[in-house]
Amino acid sequence: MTNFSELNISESTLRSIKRMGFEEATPIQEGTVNFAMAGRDVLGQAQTGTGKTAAFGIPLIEKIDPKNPNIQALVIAPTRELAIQVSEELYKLGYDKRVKLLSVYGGQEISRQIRALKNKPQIIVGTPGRIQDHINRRTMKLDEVQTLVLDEADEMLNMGFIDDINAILESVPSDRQTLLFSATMPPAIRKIAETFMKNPEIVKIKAKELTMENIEQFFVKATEREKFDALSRLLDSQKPELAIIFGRTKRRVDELSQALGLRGFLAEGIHGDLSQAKRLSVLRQFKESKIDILIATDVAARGLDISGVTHVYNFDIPQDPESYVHRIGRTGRAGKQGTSVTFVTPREMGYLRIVEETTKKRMNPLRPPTSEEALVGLQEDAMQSLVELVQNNDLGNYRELAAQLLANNEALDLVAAALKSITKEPDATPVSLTEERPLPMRRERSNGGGNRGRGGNDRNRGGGSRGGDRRGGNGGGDRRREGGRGGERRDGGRREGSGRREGSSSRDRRPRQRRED
Ligand SMILES: Nc1ncnc2c1ncn2[C@@H]1O[C@H](COP(=O)(O)OP(=O)(O)OP(=O)(O)O)[C@@H](O)[C@H]1O
Ligand SMILES: [Mg+2]
Repeated sequence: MTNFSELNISESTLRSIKRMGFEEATPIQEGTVNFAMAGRDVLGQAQTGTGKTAAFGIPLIEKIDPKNPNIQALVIAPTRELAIQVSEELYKLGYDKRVKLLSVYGGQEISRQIRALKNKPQIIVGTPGRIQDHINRRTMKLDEVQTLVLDEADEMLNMGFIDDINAILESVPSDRQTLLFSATMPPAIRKIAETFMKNPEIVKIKAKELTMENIEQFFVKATEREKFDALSRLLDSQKPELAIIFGRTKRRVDELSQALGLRGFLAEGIHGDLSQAKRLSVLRQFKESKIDILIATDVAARGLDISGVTHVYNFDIPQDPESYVHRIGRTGRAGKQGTSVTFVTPREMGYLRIVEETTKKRMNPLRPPTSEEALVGLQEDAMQSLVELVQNNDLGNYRELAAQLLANNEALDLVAAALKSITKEPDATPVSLTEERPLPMRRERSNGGGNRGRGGNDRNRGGGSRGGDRRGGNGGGDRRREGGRGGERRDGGRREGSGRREGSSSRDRRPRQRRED
């Protein structure tokens, strides 16, 4: 690791970086900042959560001429949430230099953005549809843009933004610099590089595996019908601090969040059909730990950096390996530990193998606890918390109350009753989910993915982290919402014509038409 001061960065940006608490540059930052500051086009690949935003953000800020009041840099991101997140990071990086920044995205009143544009921002971060809208209205002049960044470029293509991006590119000078960073390099990215970039410097941070080593990866083989109970028992036993659950379609996300609510979990979903206000409020609640499970589609969670996400569950295995990498990369960020669990139906095992071949990492089989085992685990938690309370020796007048109880009852019965009352018994409220069709049968590739003794006697039991991440307080730290959530509906109706990753059903995989304007 290199110190930022060795990277030719100005004093003001160094002060901003220091204020953000960054001590050393991550490898992708070290490898790209100087190229980008020298004006080269850069195509950077590094694992999820390794600081690619600052890798393009630092040179972007450095290149801004504080005396020039025009838009000098444009960052395009696939979703509103990501646009906001990136603009927040750029704001912090440009804080000492007092760089003026504006984010523009759909779902926000355009007149407000037009007024803000009159304040002469120097950097714009936005979603393709809304940027295009401003160009058409002539409210955004891009002819002095020197740097263009495409964040999560392949996702923008998957979402059908190619026309918007082409149109935006026609509005920025052709001699601009283009920066493109990603955790994966599918052919689509190479194509973008060929189309939009000039002789890019390609910086690839070498890693044995495509996914981060600090993410422990498991898979659970279960039929479509078994998946939900398995998930619910795993959540009980693994007790994630913050978890993201990925579903294949918007309907799936809606149904999962309702079903988890019925079982008493604090869970909410985000996807592209919800109103902007709802999406932002769900995300805020998740960041503030007011809800501890976020259910999302691929699109909704691309690039999101939420600290404290300990677990990622792929309730539906993603169709392509790149999605898998981006999904599980929501945990294990900035050096932290993470766990991922991917549910796979027997017919979809071929996809699992293809994911493993791409990531160069095997997932360990995991058997979710049975309901009896889950109960035993929860009882053990209850015992542990009683013992901890005794050890903390802070029982105050409860001792007197205990003496009163002991005068009339058997000690053994009293302790048993105390345990029973604080044990959070597994909730088996019946729920019904619309069955997703499994992905079309895919034959395993013969090399590498073949007979590797999967599912043998190396099974892990019951979710591993029991006892490890025990929450404080009594009752084993029950963070479920009391009484479940009942029939609360989320706003926003479902629309037709959604894109591949956020299709209304698993059959809808047209790679177009999802607009985020
Ligand atoms: N040099 C650094 N030192 C410490 N933390 C850093 C450093 N650079 C970035 N971070 C932090 O690491 C986290 C992940 O960074 P970022 O979101 O840029 O990752 P990414 O590589 O873009 O991931 P993804 O592929 O998922 O988009 C952020 O919270 C960021 O503030
Ligand atoms: Mg990123």
